[in-house]
Amino acid sequence: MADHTISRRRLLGTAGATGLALGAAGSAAGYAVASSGFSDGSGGAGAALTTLGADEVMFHGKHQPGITTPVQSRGHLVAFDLAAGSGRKEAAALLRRWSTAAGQLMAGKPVDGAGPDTDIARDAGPSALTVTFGFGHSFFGRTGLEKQRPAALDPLPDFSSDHLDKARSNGDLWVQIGANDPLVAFHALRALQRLARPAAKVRWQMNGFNRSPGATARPMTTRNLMGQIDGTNNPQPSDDDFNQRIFVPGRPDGTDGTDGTDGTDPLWMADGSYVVVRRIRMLLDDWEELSTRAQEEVIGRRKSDGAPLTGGTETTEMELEKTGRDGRSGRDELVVPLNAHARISRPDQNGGAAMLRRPFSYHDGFDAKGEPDAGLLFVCWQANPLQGFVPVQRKLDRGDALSAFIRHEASGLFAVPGGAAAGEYVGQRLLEG
Ligand SMILES: C=CC1=C(C)c2cc3[nH]c(cc4nc(cc5[nH]c(cc1n2)c(C)c5CCC(=O)O)C(CCC(=O)O)=C4C)c(C)c3C=C
Ligand SMILES: [Fe+2]
Repeated sequence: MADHTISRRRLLGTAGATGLALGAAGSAAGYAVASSGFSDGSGGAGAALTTLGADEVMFHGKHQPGITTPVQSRGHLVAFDLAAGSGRKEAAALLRRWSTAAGQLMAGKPVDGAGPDTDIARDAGPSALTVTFGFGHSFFGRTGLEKQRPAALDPLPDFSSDHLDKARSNGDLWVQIGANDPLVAFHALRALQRLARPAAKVRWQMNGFNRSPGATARPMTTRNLMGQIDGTNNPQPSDDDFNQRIFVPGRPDGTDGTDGTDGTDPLWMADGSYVVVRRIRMLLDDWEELSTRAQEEVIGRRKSDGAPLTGGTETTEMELEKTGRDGRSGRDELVVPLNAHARISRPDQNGGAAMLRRPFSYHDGFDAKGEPDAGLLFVCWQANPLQGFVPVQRKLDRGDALSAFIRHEASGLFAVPGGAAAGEYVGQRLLEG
């Protein structure tokens, strides 16, 4: 599939490019002026719209966009709470408005329904914009839909290292926006926030980023703010068990009303996924005091190329039992320490637990002590958080060498339903079921 190839070439670092199409003229033309350079007509240095700006991801499909889509360079994560007096009817109308707008925005078109378009994204193509919607635990009580609340949305357990800010955690509704252009991303954010009125208002918002496509000489897995290559051992859509690990099973073909799930999920979650969002601050002043070798031992991988400390390249399998002479103790020690992050987070160390990590870095300035308020907006996807994030985080909480250098400051768990078919809105099967 041609679309697939183009997107993969541009953006490694996360799973495949389901639903990404090369937009070129077509749908993007409605809004973007196909400019080949500067406004004086001189051509300038590049013709962005023919490359990055033209990437279009489909809104309608089996799964919502923004899960297996390659991670974009700009991200906004936003939680909304329903306003007093808003219930199921208002929530259904909101999800309908949001879905219509998301389809228009992702096609690079102006949005109807929230007054005149703001023009923030004018001249730009879709830029691989994705909009993803989810429901939090509290949504179901507010809308009288408690019976439809999935057991998998039960609150996450407390972890001993948590320093969570409740005001920046959870929420009735969650929206993830990603794009390869910051103006396109902000345009979508503003449109969706305006369309939320008067039914819902913003509870919290976090802004993130990743490396810009084309910044490196060859496509590479992205780096985080600790300087590590991050995302190497993500499940891949080509893995036999990828769908089973990441998505709730779909309805069996040709039947209506039969539960195609394994019995733990309501039907409206067919083809959906659960997302765990953690704002994880990096204690960069402490981290940057470590030698490169010490930093590598914390993770178990080389900083330069992401290869395991046991050798090879980024994709070489880690040799968990390999020992070598330790320079300090003079004894034979495991090359990848027992508490190395990349050792203890592996599925084979956690009863098979796996998740698709799709994070953004963040930086919100410097605090009063002059330390960066920066880190990772850790976003991970799984068919069931009890077989993904929870067991792995329990293990990390008990003895991850990385723990001394990070702090979990906010947390959210949301049920993200399957994608909307053409003419449908996201969550329709829940809200009108
Ligand atoms: C509970 C899940 C996880 C949290 C929280 C987490 C935080 C976190 N991780 C890094 C950096 C790296 N993580 C890497 C691998 C890795 N991490 C998790 C899970 C959590 N990480 C998993 C499941 C894995 C893959 C393990 C495997 O199967 O090999 C790596 C190595 C490269 C890679 O595979 O991506 C790095 C680097 C940071 C900085 C961080 C919190 C800020
Ligand atoms: Fe990790």
